Amino acid sequence: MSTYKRTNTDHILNEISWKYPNVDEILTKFWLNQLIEQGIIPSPKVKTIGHMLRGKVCIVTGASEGIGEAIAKTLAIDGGAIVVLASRQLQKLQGITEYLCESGCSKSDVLALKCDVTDRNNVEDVVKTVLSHYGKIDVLVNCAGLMYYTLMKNLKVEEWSKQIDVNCHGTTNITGAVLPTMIEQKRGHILNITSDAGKRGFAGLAVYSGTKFYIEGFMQALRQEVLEYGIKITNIQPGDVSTKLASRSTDEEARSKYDFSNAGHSILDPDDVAKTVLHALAQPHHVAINEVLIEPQAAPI
Ligand SMILES: NC(=O)C1=CN([C@@H]2O[C@H](COP(=O)(O)OP(=O)(O)OC[C@H]3O[C@@H](n4cnc5c(N)ncnc54)[C@H](OP(=O)(O)O)[C@@H]3O)[C@@H](O)[C@H]2O)C=CC1
Ligand SMILES: CC(=O)[C@H](N)C(=O)O
Repeated sequence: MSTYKRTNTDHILNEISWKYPNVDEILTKFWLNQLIEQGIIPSPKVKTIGHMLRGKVCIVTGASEGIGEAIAKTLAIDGGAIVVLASRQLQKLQGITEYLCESGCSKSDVLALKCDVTDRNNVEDVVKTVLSHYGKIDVLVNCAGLMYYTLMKNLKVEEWSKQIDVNCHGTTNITGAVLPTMIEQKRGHILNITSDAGKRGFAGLAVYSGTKFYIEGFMQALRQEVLEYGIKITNIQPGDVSTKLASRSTDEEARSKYDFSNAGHSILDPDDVAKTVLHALAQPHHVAINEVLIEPQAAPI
């Protein structure tokens, strides 16, 4: 369980604002503090962040491994959220479901759905299934992604396309699919695992960096479009994280020249990113963590 603790009234406010979206949070906070000061209601006890996402329906794409798997587990176990695991490898998702149930999550609070984000019909079916199960979507975590180290001169055209398909089209497809629901709800949170390569182009990762710049630009614009509906957009921008992502590259020249993740310094663990995600999602409604650049201490951009 998370060791992160809060000692103030934020968790109460958070629950009130999710139940009553039109409530004025500053006024509510004022009255809450008045009632506590006058001893009319007891001061809230130290409460773990574990209660912060209770009842919230969170779809996590790319949940079958790596960072997405860590996020799904953290949101379910530490956050107490209802988690929808979405990616192509259904068997792996079912294994994670079993793990979550063995860890104390209720069976009805975990749903594994086969989802290829590049397939718009599939993505729309996933959203329909989630709505038929739970009737709402509070959070979408866009984590599905591909990265291939390639030198442009080596013309790995298939790897260019796959990255653009999953990272750009995929993110756009599922974001578009959940938006009507979030707009109707007048509430929602879309959180993207972009990259520090969405802030600075990396040699050997020209196409990948381009796809992450796309997500950054797309989401910056979308944030402006949807703020009137109470929807938040967060971009988490990790540096090197210990997963199998880079190992899928076939361009050895590019990888040996530019992949510094094995250079000897400590890199991030998927759980480091997952904790940051939980922190961003657990904020009260008036607080928007719009972006977080999280990198290994030894390797800033
Ligand atoms: N590792 C790192 O250093 C960093 C990673 N990131 C980003 O984090 C995200 C996750 O990467 P990471 O966990 O490292 O990589 P992994 O290779 O471990 O996981 C990638 C995930 O993406 C899913 N995925 C791939 N294609 C699709 C698709 N078409 N539809 C649905 N899901 C898909 C895979 O699921 P399945 O095969 O089941 O479909 C898998 O769960 C990516 O967006 C990546 O760019 C950002 C910064 C640093
Ligand atoms: C290029 C990076 O820093 C990062 N490892 C990523 O996979 O996005």
